[in-house]
Amino acid sequence: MIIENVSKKIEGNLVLENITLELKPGEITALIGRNGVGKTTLFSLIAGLYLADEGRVLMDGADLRKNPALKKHIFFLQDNMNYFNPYSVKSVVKIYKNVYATFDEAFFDSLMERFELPKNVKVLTFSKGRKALFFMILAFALDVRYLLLDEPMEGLDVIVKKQLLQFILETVVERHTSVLIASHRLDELEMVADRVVVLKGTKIELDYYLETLRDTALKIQVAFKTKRVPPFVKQESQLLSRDGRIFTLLITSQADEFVNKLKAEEPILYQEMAITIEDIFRVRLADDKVDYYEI
Ligand SMILES: Nc1ncnc2c1ncn2[C@@H]1O[C@H](COP(=O)(O)OP(=O)(O)OP(=O)(O)O)[C@@H](O)[C@H]1O
Repeated sequence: MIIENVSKKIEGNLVLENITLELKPGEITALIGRNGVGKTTLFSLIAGLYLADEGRVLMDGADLRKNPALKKHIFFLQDNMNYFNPYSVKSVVKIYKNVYATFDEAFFDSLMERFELPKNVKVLTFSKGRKALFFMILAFALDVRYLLLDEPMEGLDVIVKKQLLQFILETVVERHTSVLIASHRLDELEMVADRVVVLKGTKIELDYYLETLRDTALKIQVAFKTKRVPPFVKQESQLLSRDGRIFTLLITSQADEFVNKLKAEEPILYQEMAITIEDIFRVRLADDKVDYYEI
C-alpha cells in the first residue's frame, strides 16, 4: 500500500501535510508522535473514514477512493470500540464475518481459547484489558492484509501483553500481514516493530528501519578527563542525558569517524549501549533539550 502525498485539514487546521508512506507485507511499522500530532487522523485516512484533501491511498496501484471494495483488505482497530458493548461476542463475530470474507473463525476460536476469553458473554462484561485483548484477537482473525492498530494494548497486564506481542510477531510472519501500530509505549513497540515512522508537526520527521538504525547509529556513554567537552562532540552528536560528568550521546551518522576522534581524547569512560526508540523520540521530539552545561 502506498500513501501518496496525503494532506488533511480538520476544521480549517492543517493536521497532515504531504504524507508519503509505503506499507509492506509482513512488516510491523510503529507510528509515533506527540499527543494530537495526527496519528489517528492518518489511520482514518488510510481506512477511508476521512477523505484526504490532497493525495491518494493506493493498494496494488489502485486508488482506494475509486475502488472502495479494496477496503475489505484493511481493518482499523480504533482506540475506542465501545459501540460494541451491548453486543455478545457471538454477535460481533457474526457482524465481522458478514463484512470480512477472510475472517478465519477456527483461528479466532483457537485464540479465544489460548488467551482464555469466554465466548458466551456480552462485550461489556469484559474488563478494559480483556476487551482490548478480544478486539486484537478479532483483528488478527479477520486475516486482512493491512491492520491499523491505534493504541491497541491499553489496559493489558504485563503477562498478557508479552504473550500478545509474541503472538503478533508470529502471526505477521505466518500470514504476511502489514501492521501499522500507534502507541505511546515505546518499549512495547521496540519489541515488535521493524520500522518506525515519526510524525512531527504536520509531517513525517523520520522513517527508518530499526535494523538499519542499529547498524548505522551509536549510543555511547562517555566521560572526559577534564570538565571540557570537546567541541566536535557538541556538533556531531546529540546529547540524550547527562549524569554529572557522564554524557550519554547518540550519533546517527559517520559513527566510526566520531568514535575515532572520541577515543583520541582518551576518555575515562567509554561504553557503547543499545539504542531504543525512546532515544530517538527524545532527541527528535522532546521540547526539553538536555544541556551540555560544563561543570
Ligand atoms: N473531529 C475533530 N474535530 C476537531 N479537531 C479534530 C478532530 N479530530 C482530530 N482533531 C484534531 O486533529 C489533530 C490530530 O488529532 P489526532 O487524534 O489524529 O492525533 P493523535 O496523534 O492520534 O493524538 P493522541 O496521541 O493524543 O491520540 C488534533 O489537533 C486534534 O485536536
